[in-house]
Amino acid sequence: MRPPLNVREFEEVARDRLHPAHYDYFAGGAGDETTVRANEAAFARLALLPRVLRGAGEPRTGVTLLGDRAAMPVLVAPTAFHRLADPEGEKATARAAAAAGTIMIVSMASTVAVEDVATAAPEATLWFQLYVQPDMAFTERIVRRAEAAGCTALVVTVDSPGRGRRERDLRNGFDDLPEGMCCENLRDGDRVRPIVMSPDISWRHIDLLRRMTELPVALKGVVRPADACRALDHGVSALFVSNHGGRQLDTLPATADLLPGIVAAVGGAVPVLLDGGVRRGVDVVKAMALGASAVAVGRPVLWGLAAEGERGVARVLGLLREEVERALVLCGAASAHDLDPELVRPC
Ligand SMILES: Cc1cc2nc3c(=O)[nH]c(=O)nc-3n(C[C@H](O)[C@H](O)[C@H](O)COP(=O)(O)O)c2cc1C
Ligand SMILES: CC(C)CC(=O)C(=O)O
Repeated sequence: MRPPLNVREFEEVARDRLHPAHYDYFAGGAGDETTVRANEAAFARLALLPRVLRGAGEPRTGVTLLGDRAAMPVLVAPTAFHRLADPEGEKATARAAAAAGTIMIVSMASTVAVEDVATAAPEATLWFQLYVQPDMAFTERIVRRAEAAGCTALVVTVDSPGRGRRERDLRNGFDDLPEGMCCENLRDGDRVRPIVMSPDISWRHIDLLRRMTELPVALKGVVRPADACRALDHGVSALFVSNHGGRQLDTLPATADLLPGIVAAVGGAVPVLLDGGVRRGVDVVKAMALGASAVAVGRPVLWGLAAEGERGVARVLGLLREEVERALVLCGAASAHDLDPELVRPC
């Protein structure tokens, strides 16, 4: 069989290899999946207007985020349950991220403990994604584990005061991990706690977290400019414009459409990242032209992992990097920083 040439082809291979209920869990979203589709469609609606004769030379794709260097402006978004895609699970993903020189955000709902992810990929730069648990003593134990494992930032997901209704999962009866797998970061003594998505979590908890740890705290899931400004008042170090890949509240706008408003509100005070619908290098360039400091990819990494394990993730990240480089060259840009909103226009 011909090797997949792009993220979409990786998805086809992954779909063939995965249990249908697991494919649906990865691919699906909330409600009518309006937002899932909108994320990709928004990038397709933006056209690129390259500059000519710039003599820009070979492009540089590296970025520095919260003090960590990444060789490309594409991070691994936090996604749950990697062992559904490959027996090595998050260990394979972390090794591939390290090989690609990028940052992996380990999900709190990973099926390999964060300590074991770090041990398996000592070269990897890991950030840890957290759902603040209402039991703050338990939250603190998780934070301490992430710190001790060497994670260098906390990414707090704030779009989940409850669970999105995912009808594919309901139809498939997919409501738990198979025997022998669990959310290893939720172990607490001799039990594994369920993840609580609580409507009681508020800005007060962000203040508590900031006092709890020296790690920089990023918020993932901010979609309103006013909330972005509020986040700055609470000492947050970075923001992710994210609608959770359309998996929480359906009918949120596409992240590419939300990005300019958040970038304007933040005014360069902290890095703004975007996730949702990034499938091509040109999508990365469009997001960065609109002011993102970097992007993160969720499903593309899962497609690589399901298709070919660690090698598949490395291939997906490598393809995206090559596509970003090519897009920068063709836009006449010397680096990902050499982009501005005039490069894109609605089509
Ligand atoms: C299967 C799956 C599991 C996810 N698990 C988490 C998670 O544990 N924590 C989190 O903050 N976001 C989670 N997300 C959301 C991603 O971090 C990210 O926002 C989203 O996937 C970006 O969209 P994309 O898949 O189009 O790249 C998950 C997404 C998928 C597809
Ligand atoms: C286990 C879930 C909490 C992971 C998640 O955030 C998701 O499936 O979108």
